[in-house]
Order: sequence, then C-alpha cells, then structure tokens
Amino acid sequence: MALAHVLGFPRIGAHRELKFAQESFWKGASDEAALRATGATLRARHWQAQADAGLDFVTVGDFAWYDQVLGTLALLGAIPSRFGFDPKQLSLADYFILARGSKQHFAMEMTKWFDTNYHYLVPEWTADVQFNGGVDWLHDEIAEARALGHKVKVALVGPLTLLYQGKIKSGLGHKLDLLPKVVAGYQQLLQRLHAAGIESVQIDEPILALELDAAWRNAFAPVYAQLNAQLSGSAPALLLTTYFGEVSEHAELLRSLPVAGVHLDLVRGADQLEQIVAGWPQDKVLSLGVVDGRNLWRTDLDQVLTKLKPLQAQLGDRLWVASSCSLLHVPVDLANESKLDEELKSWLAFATQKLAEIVALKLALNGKAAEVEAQFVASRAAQASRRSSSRIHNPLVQKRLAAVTAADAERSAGFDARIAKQQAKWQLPAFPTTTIGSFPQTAEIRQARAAYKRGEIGHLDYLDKMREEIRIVVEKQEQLGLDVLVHGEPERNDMVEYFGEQLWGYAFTANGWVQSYGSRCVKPPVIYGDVYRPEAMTVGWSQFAQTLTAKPMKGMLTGPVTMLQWSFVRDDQPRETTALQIALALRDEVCDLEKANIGMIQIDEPAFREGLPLKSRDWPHYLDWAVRAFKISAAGVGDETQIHTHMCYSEFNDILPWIAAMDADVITIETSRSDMELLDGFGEFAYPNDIGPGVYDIHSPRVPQVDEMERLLRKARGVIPDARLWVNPDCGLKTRGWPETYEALENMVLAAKRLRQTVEQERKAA
Ligand SMILES: Nc1nc2c(c(=O)[nH]1)N[C@@H](CNc1ccc(C(=O)N[C@@H](CCC(=O)N[C@@H](CCC(=O)N[C@@H](CCC(=O)O)C(=O)O)C(=O)O)C(=O)O)cc1)CN2
Ligand code: MET
Ligand SMILES: [Zn+2]
Repeated sequence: MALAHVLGFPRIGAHRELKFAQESFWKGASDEAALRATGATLRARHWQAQADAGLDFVTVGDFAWYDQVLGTLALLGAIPSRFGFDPKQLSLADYFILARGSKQHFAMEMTKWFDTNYHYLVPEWTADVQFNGGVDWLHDEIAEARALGHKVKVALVGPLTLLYQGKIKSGLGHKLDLLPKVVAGYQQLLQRLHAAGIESVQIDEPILALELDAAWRNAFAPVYAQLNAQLSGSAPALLLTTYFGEVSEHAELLRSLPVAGVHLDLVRGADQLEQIVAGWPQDKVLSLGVVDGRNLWRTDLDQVLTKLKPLQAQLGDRLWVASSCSLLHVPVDLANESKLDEELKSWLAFATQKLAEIVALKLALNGKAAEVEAQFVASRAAQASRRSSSRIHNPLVQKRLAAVTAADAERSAGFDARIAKQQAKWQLPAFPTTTIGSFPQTAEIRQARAAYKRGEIGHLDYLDKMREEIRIVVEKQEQLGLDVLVHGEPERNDMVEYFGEQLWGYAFTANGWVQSYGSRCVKPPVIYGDVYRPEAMTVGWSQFAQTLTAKPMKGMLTGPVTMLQWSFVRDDQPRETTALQIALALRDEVCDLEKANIGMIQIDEPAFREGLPLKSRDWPHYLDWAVRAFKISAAGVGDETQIHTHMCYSEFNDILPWIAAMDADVITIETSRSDMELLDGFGEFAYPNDIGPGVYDIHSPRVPQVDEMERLLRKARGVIPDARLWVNPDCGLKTRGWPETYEALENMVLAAKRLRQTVEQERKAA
C-alpha cells in the first residue's frame, strides 16, 4: 500500500497568527509563554489537518520560531559564538537576537533559500563552532504531537545542506573541515530521536539539486554510512529528500546510499524518474513529489496517477506519494478566499487542498478510486476549464509581443553619453544620497488601507491620507538633506501585489499569505492569463510627490523578472513569455512617467538573482530573457531620463556581467550584511555604470553609526570610481519604525558628507 506524506507545512498560520505573536513579543507587549502557546496551537492545528486529510504521518520539525536553518543550528548547538550565548541555555529572546541583531550584535546574514522568496539565516562557520547539542524544542514538539495521538515523522535539514548553506567566517580552509563535528552532532541527535522511539526521519538534502563539485558529492556516501552505522540497523529510518530540481546525475549514489528511502521532486524534475527508478533497490522507499509545493494550480490527478501506476507494480509499499517540497511556499487554505470567483478558485489548491490531493492519489493507487472519484472529477473539470477559458488569452497582448524587435530593448545612446546628459541636467553632488523607495509602513497607514478595504472610509479619504503621508515623507527627506527623493510607497500593500492588482491577467488573494522571512509575509498574486496594463498605475502618485519638492523625485516600479518571480505563475506557457508580457506593460508605465516629467525612474529587480536556475547549464537561457525583459521595460525613454534599478538579498558576484548588461544608469544593491563582499567581484569584473552599494542593513532595527558607514564607503571607493558611487541603504525602509529610520538616514547623510570632505582634502593635497 502506498503511503502519503508532505515534506512540511506552512507554520505562519492561515491568518498569520505566528507573525502577530512574534511581533507582540518583540514589542514587549506579551511574554514568552504567550508566544509559545500560539506556536503550540498552530502546530496542533497543522498536524490535525494532516491527520484529518489521511496522511500516514504528521511532519514534526518543520515549525520554526523564525527560520528552520536557524532552528537547526539551535537544535545542534551550532549558533555563532560571537553572540556569547550558551547553546544549551538559549532562550527565545536570545534566538531572536541571532536573527534580528541587537545594539551590541549584528544580526546573522540572511539570504534566499535556493530559488525561493523564502530567506534563511546563514550559518556562520568558524573553527570553534560546536555541534554538541542545543535546545530541546524539537524534542518537546515531538512529545506534543504524540500526546495528540499522531504518528510522527521528524524532518531535519541534512548535515551537508546545512554545511553548504553556511559561510566560513574564520579559521577554516573548507566548510567540509567541519564534517567530523557535524556528523557527530547529527549522530547524537539521531540517537536521541531513536531513544524517543522515532521511527522515521526525513533528512533534507536539497543541495543535491545543485551542481556539486567532487568534494561535496563524495561526502554523501561516508556521511550517510556514518549516520547509518550509528543507528546499526535500528530505527529511525532515514528518508533522504531532494527537491527544487532533478538529481539524475546522482542516480547511482542515491541507489547505493545507506538510507531507507529517497524523495524526488517530480514537479521540477519530471524527467529524472526513469533514470532513477531503473534498478531501484528492493529495500528502498521512493517518495515521489507529484503535488507542487511551489505553485498553486490544482494537480492534474489523472495525469499523475497514470505516471504512478506502473511504478506501483515495481515498488508496492515502497512507493510514497508526496508534495514536491515543503508546502512552506504556498498559502494555507483556499477556503479562506472569499473574493476569488468560483471559476478561478476551481483551478487552485493551497496547502490544505494539496494534502487532500496527495491522499486522493494514494487512495486511488491503493484500489480505493471509488472513494476519491469526486476529487478526480473536480480535477478533470478544472483542467478542462483552464484550457478553454476565454479570460486567459488576450490577442492584443500576443500580437504586440510578436512584434517586439531587438531595437526595443536598447536605449538610444550608450551609458557614457547618457550619464553626461543626466549629470548636466541634475547637477547632483559627489556621492549622491538616496533611498530605495519605501518609508515606514506605519500602523496608521495599514489601518487606513484596512478601513478602506472594509468600506469604512471612502476612496477620496484614503487618497487624502496617503497624500498626507507622502507630504510627511518628502518633508523629512528634505530635512535630512537627501539628494534624490522618493514618495515612500505608502499606497502599496506590497511592491508586487500592488501592481498585480492593477494589471489584467493577475488575480490576488485576500488571505494567501506566504512567509518571506521571520514574521514577514507576502501575498503573491496569481498570474493566470496574458498580462495587460489597462491604465497608468503610478503616475498620479509620482506627479503629486514631485510637486512637493524641487529635488528629483524617483518614480518607483517593480521590474518584470521580480513581478514574475514573486507571483504564482501560469504553467501553460514558458515563464519568459509571461515576463515579456509584463515588460511591455511596464514599458508603457515608464514612458508615461517620463511624459509626466518624472526624470528618474527606478525599476526594482530584487528577485533577479533568485530567478537564476539552480544549475548553471540553464543560466544562459534565463539570463538572456531576464536581461531582455528588463531592458524592454526600461528602453522606451530618452537619454536624459535616468533609469535606476535595485537588487537585494542575494549573492551577485557570479552574475555581475549580466547585471551590467541590464544597462541601468544607476543600480542600488544590497551589500552591508556581508560587509561589502560584492566588491570582491569587482576584481574580475569592473561594473561600468553608477552604483550604490548599500551601506546599512535595513532588516535589523539596529541604527548604524556614521563611522561604520564611512568605513564601508571607503572600502567601496577602493573599487568603484568616485564619479560612479552613490550612497544609500541596502533596501526599502517599509519594515522599519520612524525614529530608527530617521536617525539612520541622518547618519548616512553625514557619512556621505564626510566622504565629500575627504575627497576635497585629497584634491587639495594633490
Ligand atoms: N513580495 C515581496 N517579496 C519580497 C519583498 C517584498 O517587499 N515583497 N522584500 C524582500 C524581503 N521580504 C519582505 C516581505 C514582506 C515584507 C512585509 O513587510 N510584509 C508585510 C505585509 C505587507 C502587506 O501586504 N501589507 C498589507 C496588509 C497589512 C496588514 O497586515 N493589515 C492588517 C490591518 C492593518 C493593521 O491593523 O496593521 C490586516 O489586514 O489584518 C497592507 O499594507 O495593506 C508583513 O508581513 O507585515 C517585507 C519584506 C524579499 N521578498
Ligand atoms: N522599492 C522597494 C522598496 O523600497 C524595493 C524593495 S526590494 C525588496 O521597498
Ligand atoms: Zn530591496
């Protein structure tokens, strides 16, 4: 009999209960007990949903108070020693300091989890890091689940993925130097799980979907042999999970690893099945991820069943039906969507619905097709209705896309000619200061928007409130002495959702929250049809903001790649086609802004790096269309119009030439959490256009001091010519409060002024 399971369930709660409990704890408005109680309630609810759906285990270990990688470090005792915490006595408050920083401590670095919009905390590898055991939280959660009567499978981030995803901070030549300690730590952990009677452990090794070099590849067999030897044939059985891509190059390794089973992502890597299944050992489970954990289209159950049936003959009980990856990346429950129309709703499945899909497949395989016939009928109807629906195809859009030429992607002059005209026009000081776009989204702003959405205040009142906010933001920027201003984006709930709401071909949810990092969530819009801009989206706001100041006011848009990457994307046409449709819509907006005398326009592409395929052999194709999409959105303007872009939260060094190929006049880019590591890349590749490497981390409430920022700027001057260097934070300020924002920007402007003085002195001395 086939079994059914998921690799993980979203922890934030259908109504973001965890977010509100975390934030209340951070504010000091509630205590640790209250936060813990909310966590326990959510876990209990999510396990119950899994049990009620008919899964064979509930997954324990997917919960995290902030992030699952940080949680793994806390569990193993491998927290960075620079914080001075005792790993075995770590309190929740300490754990949050690791994640968010404090007056004394920089936060741990945060970066994207593979190619998702989820951010994890980057382990800090030093020679003295320990793996001798840490907090008991996982063990407590297991006890909780059992007390509720559930059959438990424990999920862990695997040792090699954990090591790989960290960064060497000091004292190590190679991350794998830590292997003996790490393995000992996992052995200890597995023993304890065994002692507690755990029979099944899912051990996530998604790095197998990357192109690993020999050192990493070769580490798998000995590591798993050691973990297995320790268990000496006794429980828990290890299920090694791979996801986010195909792993067929490791087919031989996976067949021979001493683990009880292996999980494959058949959504991302449909083609790998044949190669891996051939000669699959008689004693190994094969868990097949057939329900998409990264998107929310309803599964074509017939199609999947057809694929699974022949395998059942081969695998029997050893066939497990699963989600492709953890369901962390999709919203919790479609039942909470009252605003989506019934047709669209019938096309979708959120995490809760996906549980039912997995179980329907399992039951159909196990000879109980009659019990789940209704599910199959509904799935069939959804596929048919999606294929034939008239709301998906827009001939206007398709015709325009077909007519795009290479020239549409090129500015009329090269950078040198453009920047000369732009400088003559704007007369900015050396090291111009600016911000990334958003200013604090205060409770007042959000409440006003919530009241507007509920119909308690009218459209004009809402506009008035937002305009008032813009007035305040402009006034503060003038006081601060910033050189290039922004309107602050108060009217935007989220930079992607806001545009999605105004474009055709997009649907948006009322409650489709997905965790992005810590307590922060997004509601990714759903792209279901051809994308079309019926009217201007931002022009009124930018125009209004420009009337308030004589300084340049940057227009503010989200770029095509990010609009795509942070949405749930249609799966019935290539991603690049959708990206180019969005690019054309944005191009019209950019041209409209220019016509309205907005002379600087920022087109944010924070997800540009995130969209990069995990395997480098797929890079050229992606980079080609992604760069083209950006350029098409930007290239409709004249030479004097200054195009900015912004990127954050990724490692950029390996794609610098393509970032340069986007040919934005100015890029502001996140660098401060990694102490300007970006600049290392400039050794090989000198970025040609203007650049503002972020001088402070906006994701931490800590206020940076003038000296720190001045130091970073001096570092930047080492590789960026003075004439090309801008001064700005790492990213937008929407998540910050006003007092810390104001103070930080005051310090930043001061740092820029000091730099100008230095240059002046250098010039005099010369
Ligand atoms: N899509 C996306 N991905 C991204 C980013 C991003 O900005 N957008 N930034 C990077 C980092 N990630 C981030 C993700 C989310 C947030 C963020 O601030 N999210 C907000 C939600 C934003 C939002 O949609 N807000 C809505 C709804 C806000 C809300 O909760 N309203 C209350 C009512 C108002 C109140 O009383 O507060 C409610 O509905 O219950 C609005 O402003 O209208 C949050 O979690 O708090 C920040 C950074 C990478 N990925
Ligand atoms: N303009 C956006 C902002 O300032 C860019 C954010 S990138 C995640 O919020
Ligand atoms: Zn950013």
